[in-house]
Amino acid sequence: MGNGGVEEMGDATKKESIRVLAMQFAYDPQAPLFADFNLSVFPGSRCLLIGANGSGKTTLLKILAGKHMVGGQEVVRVLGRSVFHDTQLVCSGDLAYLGGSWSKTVGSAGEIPLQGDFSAEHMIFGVEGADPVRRDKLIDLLDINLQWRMHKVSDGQRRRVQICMGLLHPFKVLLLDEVTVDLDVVTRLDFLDFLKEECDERGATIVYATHIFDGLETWATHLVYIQDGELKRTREITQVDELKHSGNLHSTVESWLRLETKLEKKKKTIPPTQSQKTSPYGFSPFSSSRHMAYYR
Ligand SMILES: Nc1ncnc2c1ncn2[C@@H]1O[C@H](COP(=O)(O)OP(=O)(O)OP(=O)(O)O)[C@@H](O)[C@H]1O
Repeated sequence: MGNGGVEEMGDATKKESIRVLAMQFAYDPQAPLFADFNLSVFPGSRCLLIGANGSGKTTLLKILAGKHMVGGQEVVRVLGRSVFHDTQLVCSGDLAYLGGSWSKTVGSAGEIPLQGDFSAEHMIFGVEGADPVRRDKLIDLLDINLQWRMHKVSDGQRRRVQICMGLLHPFKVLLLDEVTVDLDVVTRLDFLDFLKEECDERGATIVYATHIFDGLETWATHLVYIQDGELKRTREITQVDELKHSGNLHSTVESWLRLETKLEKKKKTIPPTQSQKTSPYGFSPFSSSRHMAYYR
């Protein structure tokens, strides 16, 4: 923590895997989602990204994955590189993003649909440059039947193939957006163990946005809690007081969200000042196109 207002996650003696500095981003220039967002994440960290619906988790992960452009690219760096411009980061497999959609960007091949009449084998073995040992390990771990036809499998089975394809290359940074929601309990826990190993043994970095906290107390190294695009809490998980007392991440997050709702309700009952009427964020709305959203 600290360092000129930049929130730091992990071993600060190492070079950051992710650095976000004074980031601004707006879907709507009149209501910026991120106004001055700072975050540093170091190798080996497993950060849980937590927040209410609409708080900005997916948007942040997409920005970190280079899918949204933000003003001044020097402020969002992954592995020291500008994510939006440096497409090699994703193509090389160093930066992996697994999100909610049923498609996965695989190198320069673009978006490959996971619902066509293809076999799981065709999909998985179609990813070039994969290490066969790692591939076999993932197929085994995710209990994938290579004969599955992608247009006939269940959501959970399709998700397993998506995860397998996304992890075939030994990523350095992995961004996960609620991808375990369709997995059965055993597959989810085995998958989380695999990811833990990747961080402990290779120094990989993971940022994982989720609303499901089962088993994550001992998995995560850090918590990053955001509210309406604002970073509210960043802590090593062992330093979270509420968690020390309850030992339960679910109830800890529940208490934060309930407090947030309460404060929001309270705020709505107080009449806004003149400056707040001009801008809900207390500063001029962004007018420059530099702050507008660009999508991939
Ligand atoms: N493409 C878009 N265009 C305009 N506004 C958007 C777009 N995507 C998201 N938003 C808005 O940005 C805010 C943050 O959305 P985001 O999806 O990042 O939240 P989230 O924390 O991931 O939510 P959830 O927990 O529901 O997945 C929300 O208010 C949402 O309405």
